[in-house]
Amino acid sequence: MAAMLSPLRMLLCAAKCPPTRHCSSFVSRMRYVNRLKEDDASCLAALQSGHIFLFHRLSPLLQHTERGTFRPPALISSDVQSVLERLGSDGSLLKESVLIGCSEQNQAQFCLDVGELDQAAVEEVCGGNFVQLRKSYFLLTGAEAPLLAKGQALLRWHQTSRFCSATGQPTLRNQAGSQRVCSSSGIVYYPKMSPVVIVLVSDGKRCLLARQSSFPRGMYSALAGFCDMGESLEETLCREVAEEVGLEVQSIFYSSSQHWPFPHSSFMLGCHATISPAHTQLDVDHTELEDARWFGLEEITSALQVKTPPRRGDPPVLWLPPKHAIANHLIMEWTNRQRVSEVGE
Ligand SMILES: NC(=O)C1=CN([C@@H]2O[C@H](COP(=O)(O)OP(=O)(O)OC[C@H]3O[C@@H](n4cnc5c(N)ncnc54)[C@H](O)[C@@H]3O)[C@@H](O)[C@H]2O)C=CC1
Ligand SMILES: [Mg+2]
Repeated sequence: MAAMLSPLRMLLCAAKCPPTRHCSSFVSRMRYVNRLKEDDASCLAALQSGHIFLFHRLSPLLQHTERGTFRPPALISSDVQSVLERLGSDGSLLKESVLIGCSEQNQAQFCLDVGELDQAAVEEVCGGNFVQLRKSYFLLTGAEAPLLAKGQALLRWHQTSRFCSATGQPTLRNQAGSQRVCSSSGIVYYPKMSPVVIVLVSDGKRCLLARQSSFPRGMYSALAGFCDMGESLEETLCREVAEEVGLEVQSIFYSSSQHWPFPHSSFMLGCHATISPAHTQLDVDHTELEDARWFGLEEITSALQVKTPPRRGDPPVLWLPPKHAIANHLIMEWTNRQRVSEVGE
């Protein structure tokens, strides 16, 4: 999963880069993006030749491909400009684009919300549809989903950060959209994410999954909770497990992390934790969770085979979080480890 590299995999990726006297393309791309964040004129110049992903009221534009899949079209600046002009907007909207990255082909990437234009008209001109991010996220494969999630998160942040919370005066963005500054006090604001710890608890043989009443039918996931101010990852993890299911954690292993756009931007820190097999009795906090249960390897293995969510009237079946979700990644890691240890027994 490209968006979630474990430290070991990160190390392996780094090891693959050939040692050269010049910057690797990764290094030069990262430095390029950083320069665009700091230099408005360079960013504006990059926008003229960059790729733009369109959103309408935070829903990304998707196109059907010939293979029956979906993709977000990366439009070039001049095309977006002519779409805007054709639909009666003056060209200034283009400058509202927010920098989201740089492609492997060294193309600066931006996103732009055209929510002030008629949705159907833009869809017709561009030959696509604006699809809610929650749906888009699961229609897309590969790196496009996290890229759109990042774009939506930044666009949302700009739309909700127009005024300084200290002075009430308007804030002004830099060209890249990586910060906003209060026009009166000079206070600088940066985009925000809420840190969340997500943990797959195991007693050595089984893993612990829970569901909230708002989850889709049959779906169980790993325990998760927002970090309180001042807490470490470990403190949040132990507190959340204690609060939600009444267990005390013995050990913690960090796995990987993920930006999660729903309902707003969370920074998911994924871990595994073990508890003593002698203390597995659950005391579920039913104000937070509808249910929490231990699941063995066999149950998880068959749940991983379920390809469509259970419908109303279907027999109850365990449904696991989708591939893009870090919860799925943690469950896969646990499953692989259990398989290896069962073979070794
Ligand atoms: N990507 C993935 O695989 C998964 C992601 N998640 C995400 O993790 C997040 C946290 O999980 P929960 O069990 O709901 O958290 P939680 O157990 O901390 O409970 C949520 C409650 O925490 C409080 N809270 C404290 N700080 C908050 C903040 N910064 N933003 C919002 N609420 C805050 C609110 O009262 C809220 O109702 C969810 O937003 C969910 O979307 C959850 C499971 C899987
Ligand atoms: Mg929770």
